[in-house]
Amino acid sequence: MALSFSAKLMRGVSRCAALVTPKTAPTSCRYFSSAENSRVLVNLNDKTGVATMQLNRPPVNSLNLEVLTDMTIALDKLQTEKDCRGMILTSSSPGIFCAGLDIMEMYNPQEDRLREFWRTLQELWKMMYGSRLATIAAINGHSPAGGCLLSLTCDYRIMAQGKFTIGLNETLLGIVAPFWFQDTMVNTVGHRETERALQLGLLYSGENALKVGLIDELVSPEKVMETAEGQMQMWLKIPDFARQLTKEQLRGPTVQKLAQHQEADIDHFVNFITKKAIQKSLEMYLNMLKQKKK
Ligand SMILES: CCCCCCCCC/C=C/C(=O)SCCNC(=O)CCNC(=O)[C@H](O)C(C)(C)COP(=O)(O)OP(=O)(O)OC[C@H]1O[C@@H](n2cnc3c(N)ncnc32)[C@H](O)[C@@H]1OP(=O)(O)O
Repeated sequence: MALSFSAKLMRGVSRCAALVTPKTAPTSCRYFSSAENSRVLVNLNDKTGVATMQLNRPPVNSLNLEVLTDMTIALDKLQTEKDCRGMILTSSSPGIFCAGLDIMEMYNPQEDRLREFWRTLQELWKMMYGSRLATIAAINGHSPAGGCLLSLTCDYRIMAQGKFTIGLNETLLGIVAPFWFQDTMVNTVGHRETERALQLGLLYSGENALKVGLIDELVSPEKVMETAEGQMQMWLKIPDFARQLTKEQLRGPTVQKLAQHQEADIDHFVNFITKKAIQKSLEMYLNMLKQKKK
């Protein structure tokens, strides 16, 4: 029998909770998921109350169903830890924060898996955008499409200087960023900039992202984590309830909007992605990615 999303979450949480602390861990640091082959690496520093979640799916941290599920389970677990107050989201592969959704999930898909994939992304987005934790994205590399979306769900974004780009570039693939991707962008950079960025599929350099407010700071790659940790201390100086209620007031209506239209959004996504013309566009984009190497 297929398990409901929440049943799967519960099953995963108990599995996560049983993970052990490796011998090398500082005593104040609990590792929820530390095996080298884990798709997300999560640890919680009990002294500071700050968790770090690292995407760990080489080569480009693209988000498939399993990564999205693992992230959702890990975040749920962190949020139920009463001493956890903040989370830094980053990547274990400097140079690539996240290449966005795994295009292979959308190319020649099986409908059941495609539905589950989209529902899991919706759930993760709702949890991240409405998280009670203070969240900071330490964007240590490229961050297109779904990677940009993930960072936009955080409260603050710090990006590494260099040749890296960030943006909602869906139109370049011949697909369309759904309304809740758009809402997240509008809430961050405003309506006019979102109109321009999303229609053109703009991938911003760090400098341009900083100019339009898509990121909050641009620092040298080796300073990204330490800047994130410093910034987190400022967010944690604010009483949690006041910060959380303020966030809820500002972001709640956007989260509710998706919650109210979630099933229709899944149907719309499946209908759209399985169209012949869209499949063709995805095929061309995948070929273009492969050609780039030659
Ligand atoms: C109306 C509303 C309805 C709903 C409408 C539907 C809405 C859908 C919303 C979609 C959101 C998305 O996130 S769509 C995903 C958008 N993502 C992107 O455009 C990023 C594409 N990737 C890149 O640009 C680059 O890979 C980049 C991340 C910069 C890293 O460059 P590098 O040179 O380091 O690495 P590459 O050689 O390019 O990539 C290494 C390998 O990973 C693969 N790869 C790279 N990105 C990948 C990805 N996202 N998914 C799968 N595979 C990927 C490459 O093909 C290579 O495979 P091999 O050749 O086999 O080794």
